Amino acid sequence: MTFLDIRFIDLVDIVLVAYLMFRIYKLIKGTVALNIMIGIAAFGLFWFIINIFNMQLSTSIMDKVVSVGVIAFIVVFQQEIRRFLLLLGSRYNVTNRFSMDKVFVSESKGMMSIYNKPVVRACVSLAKTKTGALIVITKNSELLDYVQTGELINGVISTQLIENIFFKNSPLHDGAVIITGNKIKAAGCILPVSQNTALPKRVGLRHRAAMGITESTDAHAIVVSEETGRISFFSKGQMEMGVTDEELQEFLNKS
Ligand SMILES: Nc1ncnc2c1ncn2[C@@H]1O[C@H](COP(=O)(O)OP(=O)(O)OP(=O)(O)O)[C@@H](O)[C@H]1O
Repeated sequence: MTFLDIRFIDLVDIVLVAYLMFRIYKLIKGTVALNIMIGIAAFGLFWFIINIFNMQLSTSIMDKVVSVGVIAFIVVFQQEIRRFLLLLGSRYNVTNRFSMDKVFVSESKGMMSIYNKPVVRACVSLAKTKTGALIVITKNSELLDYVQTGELINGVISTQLIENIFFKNSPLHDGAVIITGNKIKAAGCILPVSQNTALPKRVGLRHRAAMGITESTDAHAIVVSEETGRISFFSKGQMEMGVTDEELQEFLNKS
């Protein structure tokens, strides 16, 4: 094969690698993993240079380090690899794609749109009284791992039920409510907390937990701040802070 003999499959290969690198960059952007990645790139560059100049002592040391590099890589990026696989799994969840729910229930993905209004109404009411709330709306993955961390409810969505759960004296007000289809599956659930360093320092654990679940799964999340009464919407690891009820309704309709 000559130098410029590029086959169609090579182009596909290049596009695939570029896409994979872009997804990895999006996944680690704003986290310490990005800095570690830059460190590894610097290390690789150093290794390349000492190889070019055939510096034998340095090369032999670096070769030994690189030989255990894959294990070190897995250890260092354990969380990111887990997140990546989890995201991949929940995006392409075969069980859900062929779920019998699709046959019997008209809309099995995410929250049923007729339930957007009761959720919005609950958020607005909680915001007025500055009652903190964290609501997760599942999409393809039902997040059973996280449902299990809370108290099972399995109740049909209603404004009153959501308000009661987050009422300050309620035993379930701490943690997150998880919604799937037309049901509030569980309350008091513990979510993964985002390590995103790009988030403002004043952002607390409730917002970080909402960010964390939308970074690692395809779910959406809503936070009502206890401090400010502001409503925020989270999707794909992005935060829309201080949304109005109309905007929230729109986000939910689109999702
Ligand atoms: N990992 C988690 N999973 C689910 N809920 C969590 C988690 N961590 C904290 N929370 C919830 O967030 C509450 C603490 O919120 P905190 O004040 O730290 O966050 P905040 O983002 O500043 O929100 P607020 O603006 O409402 O004060 C806890 O009482 C708990 O209900």
